[in-house]
Amino acid sequence: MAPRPLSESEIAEALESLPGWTFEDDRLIRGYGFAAHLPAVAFLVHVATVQEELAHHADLALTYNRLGVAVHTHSVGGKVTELDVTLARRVEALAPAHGAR
Ligand SMILES: C[C@H](O)[C@H](O)[C@H]1CNC2=NC(N)=NC(=O)C2=N1
Repeated sequence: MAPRPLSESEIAEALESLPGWTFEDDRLIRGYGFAAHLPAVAFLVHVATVQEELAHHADLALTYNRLGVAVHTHSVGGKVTELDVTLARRVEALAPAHGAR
C-alpha cells in the first residue's frame, strides 16, 4: 500500500518515543556526534545498510565527527510517512552501539 502523509498529531506522537528527533521543514531530523571521524563513518555505513534493507533513504550529512540524518518520503511530495518513522526508529536503535551522542 502506498504510504500516506502523517498528520501533525501522528508525527508528534511518534516523536514522543524518538528522543532527540525533531520535525522541521517537513522532515524528521536528528544530529549525532561521535568521538572522532571514523566512528561517524562507520555509523553512516551501518545506516546505509538499513536504508537498503528498507528501500528508504534519508539525507545523510557527514561533517568530520557528526552525522545529520533527515528523512521524508519523496513519493508523497516530501511529507513524513510511517516509512520515515520506521527508518528513524531503526537508526536510533543502532546509535548506542556506535557510541553516538
Ligand atoms: C524504488 C525505490 O524503492 C524508491 O525510489 C524509494 C527509494 N528510497 C526512498 N527514500 C525516501 N526517503 N523516499 C522515497 O520515496 C524513496 N523511494
